[in-house]
Amino acid sequence: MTATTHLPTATILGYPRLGRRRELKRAIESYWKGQSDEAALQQTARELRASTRAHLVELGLPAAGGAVPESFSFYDQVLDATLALGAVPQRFADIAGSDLVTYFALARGDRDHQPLEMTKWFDTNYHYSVPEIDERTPFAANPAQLVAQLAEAAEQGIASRPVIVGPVTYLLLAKASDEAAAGFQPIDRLDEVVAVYGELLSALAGAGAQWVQLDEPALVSDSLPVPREQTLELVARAYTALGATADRPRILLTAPYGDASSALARLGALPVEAVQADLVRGSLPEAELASGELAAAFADTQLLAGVVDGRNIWKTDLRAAFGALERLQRAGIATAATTSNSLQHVPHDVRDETRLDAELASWLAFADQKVEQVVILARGLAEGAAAIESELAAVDAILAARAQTAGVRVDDVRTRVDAVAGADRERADEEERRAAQQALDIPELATTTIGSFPQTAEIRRARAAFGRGELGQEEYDEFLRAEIARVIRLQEEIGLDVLVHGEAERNDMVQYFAELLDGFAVTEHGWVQSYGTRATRPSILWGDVSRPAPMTVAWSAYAQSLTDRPVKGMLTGPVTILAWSFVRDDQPLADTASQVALALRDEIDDLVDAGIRIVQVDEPALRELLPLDADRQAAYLDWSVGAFRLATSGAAPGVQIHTHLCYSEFGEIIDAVDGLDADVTSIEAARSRMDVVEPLGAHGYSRGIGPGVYDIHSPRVPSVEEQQELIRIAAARIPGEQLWVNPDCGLKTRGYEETVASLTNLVHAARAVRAGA
Ligand code: MET
Ligand SMILES: [Zn+2]
Repeated sequence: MTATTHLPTATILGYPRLGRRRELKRAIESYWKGQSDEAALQQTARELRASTRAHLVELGLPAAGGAVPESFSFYDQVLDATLALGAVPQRFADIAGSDLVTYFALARGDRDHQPLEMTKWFDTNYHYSVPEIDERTPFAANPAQLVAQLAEAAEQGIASRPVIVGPVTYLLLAKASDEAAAGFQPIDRLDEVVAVYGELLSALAGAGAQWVQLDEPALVSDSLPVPREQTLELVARAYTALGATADRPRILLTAPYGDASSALARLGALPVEAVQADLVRGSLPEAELASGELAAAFADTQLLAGVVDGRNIWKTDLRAAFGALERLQRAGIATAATTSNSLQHVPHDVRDETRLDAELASWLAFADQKVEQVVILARGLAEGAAAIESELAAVDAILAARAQTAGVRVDDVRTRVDAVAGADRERADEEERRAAQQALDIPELATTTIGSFPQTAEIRRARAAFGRGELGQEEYDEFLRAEIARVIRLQEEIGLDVLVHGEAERNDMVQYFAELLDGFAVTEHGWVQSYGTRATRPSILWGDVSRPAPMTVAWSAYAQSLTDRPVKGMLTGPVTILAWSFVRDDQPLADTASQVALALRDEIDDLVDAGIRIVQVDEPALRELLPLDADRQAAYLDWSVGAFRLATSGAAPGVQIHTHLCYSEFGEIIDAVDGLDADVTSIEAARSRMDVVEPLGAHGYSRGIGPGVYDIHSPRVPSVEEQQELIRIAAARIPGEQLWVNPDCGLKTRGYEETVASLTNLVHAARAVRAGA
């Protein structure tokens, strides 16, 4: 191995995987349904990989030298690593069939097996399959898929670079299996796992790989089972061992998704040939750069600068990005231009968007445009700044024009945000609110749902027909009113106490609002993988946000007109709207959040004027945006909680404000949950058997709380006894007058049959506990 052979100066860490038109999604789902066989699916996958590689080369990545990453996945990159390590949990040992059959069984479960758990990948909206490890988990290198892809690439004349989640990150993201002894931690098995990585590397070298990429985002996170300094020690240990592998490709060690600056000099000194640093979320270690310490550490190692943002869809300020590259070059460090992280979190190509405003489109860079930006920077590295001056100037001009465009800064919106005072984020005190809300006449252990009812095929058909113009506005509205009336009647029959209108009018809980607020745009093809074959189409928040007209009032008021029981008005909170959109990068998130909050505040006013007495503001993404970096967490919690309070604090004491949290562990941010100051908080809990109740009880939480007693993630109908048991667990820690009874989350993905049965049981369970059972 010669340390002087560098990676080409342009590369990316990964590329979207479902295909430009989600071809892979369709092929996999048809295979799942038994409409095609494995051979057909493998063929589609091969074609997609081949066209992706060819496309990346067309966009300017060199075909030689390992610049093109092999970032394909049938479902998830962590699951890929599980298969490559042969780390299939014992409970799946009885599965017969090909690797792919096992792979999908782990991902999705089958009749006899619960799938691996899924959880969010760092601070993104992507979910990975959590490895289950114990003392007996077998490890054995299974390089077949990696080697096959390398060979496919070689046949195309492309020397590609296999990508694998690194050993430390893999184990730190794993959980101990149910069979593990108390106290066992997956990371205890690091040395054995590293040995298997060594075998994978040897196999790749044997198959002709020049480079391999090992991703270690664990390096930037303070939210893992071990403190960050210890993660760095583990990485040092693992890569010292891997570096000594006799026959191996050159190693690119990446630290995406955050700030690895304090670890960088240490990483440079490891026996790897290249290290990538995320310079969008992170920075260069200034002192070490100035002192020459960084250059010394990187004397034999290339430092890839992740200057093009892989988390967002804005064109990168190329001049600033090139500045960072030049500084490294001047310091005598071999560098290359790359992305902050894999481009799997952005859509394919702005050129596919035919309906976007042309000016807005000119500001954007999806994956393909990001590759082009990387290629420009690489040319600057090779040929000098003058060679790319016209490209830098073009981006300067676009950014300058963007800043001046009408709608980017709206005076009225800014004046209003500037005038926000502390008092605007304060409701009346709890006592006063509790007294005023007596009028709502809500029983102890009140039953309710989270908002959405099943989105039936009929609803989706009507929405699509309306979208195509085949169904007129009048008819569509009539359809939705009938749907609302049906859902209200159903809830009364089931005996729920606090009702919802069912959200049939919403395509998505964020996009619905994005389409009605000024400052947002929506895309046609901007799909981003959320997990497996599932993708979402985040909206683009590009300008100052305001609300031209009420957004939900007509539906909620209609629902309330049909019943004497309270109907909850239903809004998506400011943090979640930001988290699930692509948000402008030209001002702090906190400022954008205030704008969204004020729009929601007006909506709440209008709902209350229309006779709504309870408003729920959902914040399922509150935990998701929590920075990986502990130093940044307090500031985040401050502005995110502040935005929620700004949205809700205009409500009079008699208006009951609810919020809803799900998808994450909230136990560790109970102070922030408390800080939201909602009168009632529903929170996902059934799947974890009420884990959150313990920290809530310990915290001395004083307002209403509804830990979910019905897991809506599966079609299984929980019995009365089962839900009763969960209510009792909660009641042991939380006083009955504070306790609400509700499912874990909305019911939109469920069918009606199971929904009615489950909610009927839920109501019976609540009544039984009320009656002292
Ligand atoms: C992901 S949280 C979902 C909340 C929304 N109100 C619903 O019921 O679907
Ligand atoms: Zn939810």
